[in-house]
Amino acid sequence: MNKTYPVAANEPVLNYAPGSPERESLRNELAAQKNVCREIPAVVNGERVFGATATAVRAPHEHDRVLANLYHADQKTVQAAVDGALAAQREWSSWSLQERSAVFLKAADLLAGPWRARLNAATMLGQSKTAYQAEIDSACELIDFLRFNVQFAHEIAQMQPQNSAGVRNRSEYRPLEGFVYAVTPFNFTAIGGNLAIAPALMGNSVLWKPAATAALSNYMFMELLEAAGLPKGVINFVPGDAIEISNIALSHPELAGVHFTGSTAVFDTMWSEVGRNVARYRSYPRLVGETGGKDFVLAHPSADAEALAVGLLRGAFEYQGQKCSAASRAYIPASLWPVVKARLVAMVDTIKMGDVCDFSNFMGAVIDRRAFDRIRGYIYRAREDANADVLVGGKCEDRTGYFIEPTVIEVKDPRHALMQNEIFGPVLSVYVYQDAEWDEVLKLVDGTSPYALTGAVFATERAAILQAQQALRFAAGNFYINDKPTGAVVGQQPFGGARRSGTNDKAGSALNLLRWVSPRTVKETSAPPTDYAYPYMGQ
Ligand SMILES: NC(=O)c1ccc[n+]([C@@H]2O[C@H](COP(=O)([O-])OP(=O)(O)OC[C@H]3O[C@@H](n4cnc5c(N)ncnc54)[C@H](O)[C@@H]3O)[C@@H](O)[C@H]2O)c1
Ligand SMILES: N[C@@H](CCC=O)C(=O)O
Repeated sequence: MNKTYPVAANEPVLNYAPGSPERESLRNELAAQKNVCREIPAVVNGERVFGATATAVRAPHEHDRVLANLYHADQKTVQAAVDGALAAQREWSSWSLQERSAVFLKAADLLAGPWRARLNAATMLGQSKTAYQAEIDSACELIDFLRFNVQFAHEIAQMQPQNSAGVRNRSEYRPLEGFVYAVTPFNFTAIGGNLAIAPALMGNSVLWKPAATAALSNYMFMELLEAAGLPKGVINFVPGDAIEISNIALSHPELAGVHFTGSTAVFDTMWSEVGRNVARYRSYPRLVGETGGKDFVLAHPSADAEALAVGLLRGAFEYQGQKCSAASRAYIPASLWPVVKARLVAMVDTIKMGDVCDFSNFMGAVIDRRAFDRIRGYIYRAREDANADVLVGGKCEDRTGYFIEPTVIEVKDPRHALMQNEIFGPVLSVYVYQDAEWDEVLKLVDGTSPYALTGAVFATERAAILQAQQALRFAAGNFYINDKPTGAVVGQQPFGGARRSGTNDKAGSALNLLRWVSPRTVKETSAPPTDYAYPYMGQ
């Protein structure tokens, strides 16, 4: 059947192999961007506002290299951004979904074309992603968000109630009244962009507070949206002091929603703040937050050892383990462990880490000094711990960049802090269980960490897969069978988790978009009754 709206397809991932045109254009962009220090202002109502305070945005793998000066939005600027968003929403929300969609579809085309290398280079330099990790994030996932959101928004618009004789009903998918506050993490350019564009597509206006460490790519995406024709004030870009900006946004009577991705601790503070202010708001704000994870890989004795070792390596160490989905606790049966351990350690030993502009590297640096100190702390404590054995990696080096070797630690206590806390770095903790303890280990996986974001089971026996699926039903919002727990694709694996991992509103799906509408039901009667009496009242 021909649809009356664009049906999305996933953007193909380019491979950047030697000699490919994409490799050459990315290299040219990297060379150009590397040597320029950009000035990044707030964007309020389309105007550039350079605050009095600025912080340096540095390349994590080369921390002396300043890529940009990021100007903080002060209180007056944030207030102006809220006012601008509220004013812009009046016209923007009167545009049809088709017209609003046209802006985001054009943005997708620009990003798939001339802006692709630009945004990928900014993500590589600013967030220390390799070419491949940037491509799956700032190109493909962001393009997919732009295109799939449009398809899903149209599908929502088609969800209409039934009619009856003489009665016509319809659902009108109004935006929320007020502005949406989008607070975004450093680790995915696509997530930063999506948290702002998803509410905007549904007719809302947005205050976007980016993470300072992702400001280079995030600001470039803001410029891309402007180039695609996004009207002024619909999305307002306000970098700066998170607490100061949040104090203004979260206490504003017109706060209509919070679209957050980041740590559980920060979302907790925002939720509490909204609770404290609840009587102030015109409407109950929608709270959407995707937060931390302590993602598991569980192997059954029937697992394919080779696939398991590769899944562990890629799941734990791609993008330096700085994915909320990263494999960070593994449960391996004693019968498989010798071969898996040998294979894993041997492969990890070959991993090259360094400047992401050198395409032979598999890993870059962790995002900043704070992350480096936190992750190093875990590793150094493990070295001193009789209950933990560092099998490979463990070196931390911060002379030129924030480099932490991919590290595998075997723990004796399955409830060790290394099996419970989100470390958010290249550290994989492994607990080896006795094969006969499979039933107990299922309970252990389910009950060890407060998070429930992603998880994987490796097994070839179907009965074991089935048992794991049932026992771990609530342990992960994204569950993988014989695959690593990272790399969800928009439209294929809608992403999000519950428990302390968030509200599980599935980014890049209709479920998420539904949080940004306030439906109005309209009933129209052709022949309204002219007598109040009902037939049963007759004599
Ligand atoms: N579940 C998911 O889909 C998902 C996706 C990506 C990242 N994450 C999580 O994000 C975290 C890593 O990202 P991060 O380091 O950028 O997270 P973070 O919580 O430190 O920061 C996220 C955003 O919140 C802002 N912020 C910090 N303190 C704040 C405060 N007190 N009030 C309001 N805003 C504040 C930051 O400036 C940033 O913009 C990890 O916990 C990871 O698991 C989750
Ligand atoms: N959606 C990404 C993770 C996002 C969090 O960092 C994945 O599936 O790996």
